[in-house]
Amino acid sequence: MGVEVVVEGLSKSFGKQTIWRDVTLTLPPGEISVLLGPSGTGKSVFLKSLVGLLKPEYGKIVISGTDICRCSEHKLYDVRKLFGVLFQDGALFGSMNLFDNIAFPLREHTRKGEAEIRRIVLEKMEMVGLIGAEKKLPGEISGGMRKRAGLARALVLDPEIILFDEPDSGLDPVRVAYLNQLIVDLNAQIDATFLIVTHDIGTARTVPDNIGMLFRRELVMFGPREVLLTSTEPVVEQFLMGRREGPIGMSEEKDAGQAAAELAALKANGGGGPLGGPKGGGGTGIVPQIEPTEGLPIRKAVERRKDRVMQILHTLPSSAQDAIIASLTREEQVHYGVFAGAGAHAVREPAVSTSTAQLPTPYPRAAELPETQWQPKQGSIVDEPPQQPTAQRSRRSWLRRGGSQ
Ligand SMILES: Nc1ncnc2c1ncn2[C@@H]1O[C@H](COP(=O)(O)OP(=O)(O)OP(=O)(O)O)[C@@H](O)[C@H]1O
Repeated sequence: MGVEVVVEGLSKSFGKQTIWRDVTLTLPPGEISVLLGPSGTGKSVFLKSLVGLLKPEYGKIVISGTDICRCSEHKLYDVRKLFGVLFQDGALFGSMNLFDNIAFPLREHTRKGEAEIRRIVLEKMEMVGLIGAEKKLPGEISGGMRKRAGLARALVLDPEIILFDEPDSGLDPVRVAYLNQLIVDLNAQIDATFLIVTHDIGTARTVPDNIGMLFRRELVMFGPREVLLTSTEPVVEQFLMGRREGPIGMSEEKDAGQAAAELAALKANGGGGPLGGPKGGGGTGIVPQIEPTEGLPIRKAVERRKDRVMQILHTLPSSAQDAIIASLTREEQVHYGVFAGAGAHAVREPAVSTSTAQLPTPYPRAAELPETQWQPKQGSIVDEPPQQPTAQRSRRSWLRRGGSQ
């Protein structure tokens, strides 16, 4: 199973430019999470911070018990071995064929012999559907194949965490659909922790277990997919609908007055469809998650996530609660003691007391569960100044951490 990544109070600046501050979230082990956000909000900076390529000034990133923001270079080197990274363009060496590109980390970082390297490289090339292309140079293949080669290379050291920086960029919608299926299939096979940065709303709606969003130098949300997909926060709705009207402007954020006026006009017109049209399967609301291809193992993370999310259900907005409960089978609803349509109020004691043998394992630290229901910010993001008081930020920190401590 992949490892948990705990990010606490993380802040990063370049000189006087704050990229983001006080980012707190937990990537649950083995689950797929997506990070959204308008261009320039620091998603790539966040990925680079997770692998220790950039050093945030404040906060922690704890992976397998090590805070990589404070550890020695030697320890950081060890932690980095847990990661596989798929860079935007695949980051392949142009003069090496695909086999040698994919073998590169094994030759650099292990003492394996060539026979073993060949076995591993061919296994990973098969996983990403590239068998037969070993001798091709990166310049001789399509963008989609280059991404898959980059993915095979990210897999050769058997990573426990895989970071994907815009895996869908530059691909046509059909290739994006194949790549998304491949990501889900890989997760089912290796059960590693995945974090995907993407602008593709179709990907965000159908692939992840959790979704987060960066905007105005902070993490607006992070939590189970149902929270963001049912959110009525203007910035989230605008992003998911691919609309011009809303707080996000051409250069990240608009004047608050202008954004509020646009949204009011949109509402007056009956809510309004997206003037520009949603890109990449845009829209709000829950759509089914992609499942692994038939014949592959089930995603173990999905089962673990069910237990995890049911433990924090009462802290989530009611629209997300309803969507989560509706996604359960009748048997699961009985098991968890919830009923469709009744929201958190339907969570009843028997979920805990009927049979301790049925308790999720490991049983969450009940004493640490939040007592209050999740609260979105008062008012909308449109009305808020870029800097938020700490108290308001910490109210949502439970959700951003994905409900864990
Ligand atoms: N090494 C660096 N030195 C100085 N500024 C940097 C550095 N790396 C990134 N930045 C700045 O950080 C900001 C965020 O960049 P980043 O690439 O992380 O955004 P992003 O959200 O990934 O954007 P996009 O969606 O367009 O890829 C940008 O203003 C960028 O210029």
